[in-house]
Parts: sequence; C-alpha cells; structure tokens
Amino acid sequence: MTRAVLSVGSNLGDRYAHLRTAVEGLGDSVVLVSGVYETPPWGDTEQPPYLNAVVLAVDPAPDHRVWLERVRSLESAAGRVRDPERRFGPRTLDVDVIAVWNDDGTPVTSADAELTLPHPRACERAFVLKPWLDLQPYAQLPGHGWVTDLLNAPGLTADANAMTPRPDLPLEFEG
Ligand SMILES: Nc1ncnc2c1ncn2[C@@H]1O[C@H](COP(=O)(O)OP(=O)(O)OP(=O)(O)O)[C@@H](O)[C@H]1O
Ligand SMILES: Nc1nc2c(c(=O)[nH]1)N=C(CO)CN2
Repeated sequence: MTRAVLSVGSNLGDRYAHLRTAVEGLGDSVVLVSGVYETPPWGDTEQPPYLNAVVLAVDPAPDHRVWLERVRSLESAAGRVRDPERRFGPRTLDVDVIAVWNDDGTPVTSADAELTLPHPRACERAFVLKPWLDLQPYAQLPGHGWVTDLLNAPGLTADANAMTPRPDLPLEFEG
C-alpha cells in the first residue's frame, strides 16, 4: 500500500464539476479532501483563474507508479487536451502527484521524468501547499521540510494571500 498527496486543479469549462468528478473517480482511495480555493494562474498568467484542492489518498498496490496511471485516466476522462506550446496553459483538469509514502512511512523518491517524486514544483506553489496544510498542519514535503515553512517563505506570501477560499463549493466526500 502507498499513500499519496494529490493536487487537483481546473480552469476550463465547469471547473467545480471537473474537481468533483476527479474526487469521485478516486473512489474508495480517498482519505481526506481539502476545501476548494480560487487561485490566480501560476506560471502562465494569461489564462482564467483556477479552482484548486488537495486530496489525501491510499492505494493497495505496493508500486507508486499506480498513481500516474490513476491521474492520467482522471485527466483523460475530463477531456484534457495538452497544448505543446503552453506548458502551464489552461486545462479542464490537472491532477499532480505531489508526494507518495510507502506503508512504513518512508517517502518515495523518483527521478523518472514520467513520475518525478516529490513533484519538483510543489514547493513553489501556494495553490498546493495551502490546502495541504489545511488538512495536515504538520505536513512535510519530503526533501523540503515543513509545509508551513515553505508557505510562509517570502516568495510565496503574495500567492498565498491571493487565494480565495470557496466554501460554497464543497467537495463532498462520504468517508
Ligand atoms: N509528480 C508528477 N505528477 C504528475 N505528472 C508527473 C509527475 N512527474 C512527472 N510527471 C509527468 O509530467 C507530464 C506532464 O504532466 P502535465 O501536463 O500534467 O504537466 P503540467 O501540469 O503542465 O506541469 P506541472 O507538472 O508542473 O504541473 C506527465 O505526462 C507526467 O508523466
Ligand atoms: N493557480 C494555478 N495555476 C496553475 C495550475 C493550477 O492548478 N493552479 N496548474 C498549472 C499546471 O501546471 C499551471 N498553473
């Protein structure tokens, strides 16, 4: 069994429906789902705002690569089309594997370009760190330390302050 922190985001079409469908698609794997935030676009600013949330999930398979298959199938189901010209461009659904832990609590590290762990840009993204911190105040991003310290670093303060909680858009979850 492995457990994972997943980031879900959408800024095209019915953003809320895409996030709900992603959480539903994870099914019984879901342990906890954060609240939803409206977030300014990161990395490529000429696009609409995103809805973002974080999911804690478990999978019985011992191999961490199962998470890549799962996130790819969720993105395809949402009709995700990749634009090779815009790396961080708009999308119906983005699901990133932020970090994975083995059964004994050790973090999985991977330099594989297909599934790099921890996610190499997670430490720079308030839209990942803030909802994760809401769920786990003592979270640590493997190799980077406490999530609360990363989020409070000067470079991320403005991004964190620009995030708007959307309690009107709950990601209902029957745990
Ligand atoms: N930790 C990871 N989570 C998700 N995809 C990953 C990860 N590491 C590597 N990848 C690879 O990245 C490729 C591009 O993914 P994607 O198009 O979602 O990137 P992006 O969302 O534009 O950028 P970013 O990865 O910075 O969020 C995928 O085909 C996937 O194989
Ligand atoms: N706010 C926000 N910005 C992004 C997001 C995202 O999920 N939220 N995903 C991206 C894909 O890499 C690029 N930029």
